[in-house]
Amino acid sequence: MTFSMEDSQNELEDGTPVAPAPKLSGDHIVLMTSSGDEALAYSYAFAQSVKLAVFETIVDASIEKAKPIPEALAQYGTFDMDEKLVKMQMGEIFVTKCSLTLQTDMLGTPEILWEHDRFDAQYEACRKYLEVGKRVEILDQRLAVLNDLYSFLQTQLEVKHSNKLEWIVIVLIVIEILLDLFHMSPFYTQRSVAVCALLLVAGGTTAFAKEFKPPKLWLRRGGKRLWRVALMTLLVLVAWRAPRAGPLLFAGGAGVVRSRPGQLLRSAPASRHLRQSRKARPMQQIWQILPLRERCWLLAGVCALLGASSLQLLAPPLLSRALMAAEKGTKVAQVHLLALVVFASLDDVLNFLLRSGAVTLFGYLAMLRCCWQLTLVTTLVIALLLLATRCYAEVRRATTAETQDAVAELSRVAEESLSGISTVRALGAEETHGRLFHEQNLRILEVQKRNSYALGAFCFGNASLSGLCRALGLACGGSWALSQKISAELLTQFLFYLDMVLRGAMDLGEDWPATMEAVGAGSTVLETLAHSEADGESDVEKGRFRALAHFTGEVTFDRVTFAYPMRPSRQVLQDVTIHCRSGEMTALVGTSGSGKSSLINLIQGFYSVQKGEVLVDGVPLEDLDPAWFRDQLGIVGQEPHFFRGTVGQNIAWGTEATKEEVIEAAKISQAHDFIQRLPGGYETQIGDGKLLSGGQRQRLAIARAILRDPPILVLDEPTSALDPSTSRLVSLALREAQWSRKRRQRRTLLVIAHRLSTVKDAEQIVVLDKGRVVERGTHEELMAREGPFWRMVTELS
Ligand SMILES: Nc1ncnc2c1ncn2[C@@H]1O[C@H](COP(=O)(O)OP(=O)(O)OP(=O)(O)O)[C@@H](O)[C@H]1O
Repeated sequence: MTFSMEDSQNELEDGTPVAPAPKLSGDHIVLMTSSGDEALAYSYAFAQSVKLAVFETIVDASIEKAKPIPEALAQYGTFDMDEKLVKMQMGEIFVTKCSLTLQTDMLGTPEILWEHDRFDAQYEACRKYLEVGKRVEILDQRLAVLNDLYSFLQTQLEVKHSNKLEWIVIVLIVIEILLDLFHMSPFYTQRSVAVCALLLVAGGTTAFAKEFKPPKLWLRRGGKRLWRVALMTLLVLVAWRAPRAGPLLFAGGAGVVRSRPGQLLRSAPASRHLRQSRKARPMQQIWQILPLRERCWLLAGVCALLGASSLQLLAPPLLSRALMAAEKGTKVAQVHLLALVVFASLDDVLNFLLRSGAVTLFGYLAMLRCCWQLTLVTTLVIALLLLATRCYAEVRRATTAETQDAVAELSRVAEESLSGISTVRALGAEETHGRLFHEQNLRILEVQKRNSYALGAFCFGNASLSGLCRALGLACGGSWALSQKISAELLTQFLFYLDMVLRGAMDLGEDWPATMEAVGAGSTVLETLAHSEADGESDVEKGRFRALAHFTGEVTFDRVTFAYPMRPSRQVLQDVTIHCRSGEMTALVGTSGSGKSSLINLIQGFYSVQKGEVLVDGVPLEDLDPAWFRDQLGIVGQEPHFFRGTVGQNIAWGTEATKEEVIEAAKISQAHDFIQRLPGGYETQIGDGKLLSGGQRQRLAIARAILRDPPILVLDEPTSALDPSTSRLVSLALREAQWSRKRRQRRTLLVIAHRLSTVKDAEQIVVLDKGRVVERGTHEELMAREGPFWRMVTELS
């Protein structure tokens, strides 16, 4: 391939010869130029290509390494990879992603070419020859593939881990039951128990062999794990049907010790029960011999497991609801943060409620059934224990809230100091900021100290009360046993249950604060979600919100009085009435702080008015479907925000617009010419837009807004002075933007105007002062009146 720069000159105008045109031929690149800038343009293009090659090699290597995974998946539907290897792969992909994300900025147009665009053609031609654009695209796609793989691996790892845990729990439970069964067999001579146990093991093993496959993405196919839940339920049933508990057997043992071994089968309640159950069917026999203690723990464990399963099934929809709410523009950060708190603690909550709660409750019931008199004696101390737990939970909750506040304040102070470090230095305020930071740290320390004292007191109280309770049970029960009021078996059994209840109560104490935190956060998340639903579709469906079929774009502020929620006592708008007619331009002018932006905030529905109404086509704003109304409204702010991407992408952001439509919008907004002069035209990367001037940014934002073709366009002009020609261009852009080509009618324009050139075109100028409308009319009318507007204009000129 050969090409030469056609626009390169071989001699200057005065006839001085210059170096021949640079040539890129096959693998040989001939660059002969006497111009330093031109050489620089080529160097940049080559440097980019080299950089790109480095990234390509890294990504190639990563893809090569990760290749066996999709291949194994395609062939076997699964892959076998140990956890360490998966983690290493994840780490590698992450490092690649980091280095690419951090360095790809270098692939943007070099800054020098923004200033000297004479060698754009050479730069672009060289880039084209080196296929930089195409390669970046391919690199992007490969990265996306790697990214997908990365997420996939992560999910796999999590699922594998949770699967492993579940299996461990299941196996432990089965072992525990089997051990109990075999432990029982000497007392229970019939072979059927052993046979049943063997049958159970055989059945379980068959099910295991049949169903167990290497980890699947069960979150996506939750049904597949149903059999495991069924197995757990079966185990619960087995445990649940056990009529008498381990303590009975334990007590039976005590009975044997007390009497003679030969009497065991006759005297111990357990053996009596077993004798009865000889006549029962094998399955019933198994149920009957399982001890109650195991039944309680099993039930609690399985409940927790089921809870965890439901949590995992629940989490994705909850998360997607949170994200949907975020998309709808609700309190994103709050929902997100709180959702994280809930997800982090929900597992604990379910465990807590199902495990500790169940153990305490069932244990207490068993105590009552065993000996209600002894239960009454110990209940008072148990109640004290629960009360202490409750008090500690309250203290923990208060200190947690206080710690969160203090940490938030600490972060705010740190963030403010760091982001404004130059101002801090310029003002010599390092010491003040240091002191503020130190004070916040001390506040956290204080709260933590209080927390530690409370914990110490709680642990002491807890241990003492537990000891007291046991001592009371033993003393009372022991004396009753000695006086033959109750049997030794019964006492042993009772003490066993008491221990269970005390342990359950202590667990409650440990888990309660986290539960309260999660419940609090969860209710806020659900409230916010409910509120966001009330804002959106559900209410549209219910018919509360309306979407207008024939929308003209008329906006009316009808006797609006408004104060910000943060400062309810200060009315920033007082009895303001403005009628923005459909297809007309209304300019809001006034001194700083007169309430112009507040009116724009109201039309966007950010706040509710205290008095009066904001009407759109005669319908109160709050009756309109917010999502629908947002589509009817285009906003161009003072400092428009741009996303990382090209000029074209930024104009078309959020739409499916074609290139032609993008160019047309840019032409209307007077942006086309300057875009074409940019190094890469519409393909120029603009980062966050900082490389563009204020006027250029404003025109791009207007292009972006008119591409969405909203019937109402709101523009907050930049206050910073634009030079006269740019100012003229922005005004022109605005005038052009008023006409909707698609709908063949004019839009309603609402402009906060700072320049005379904008105001002149307006059909209506509204002058605000201290939150009140002091004047309104056309430019000529207001100038003729020589009132506040006239004074403003003469002051400006
Ligand atoms: N979020 C807020 N909370 C409380 N008060 C606010 C808030 N935003 C603005 N204000 C107050 O409301 C008043 C009107 O402010 P607004 O921003 O509407 O004025 P403006 O006319 O747009 O000013 P400018 O031309 O300087 O942007 C001001 O006194 C301001 O301090």
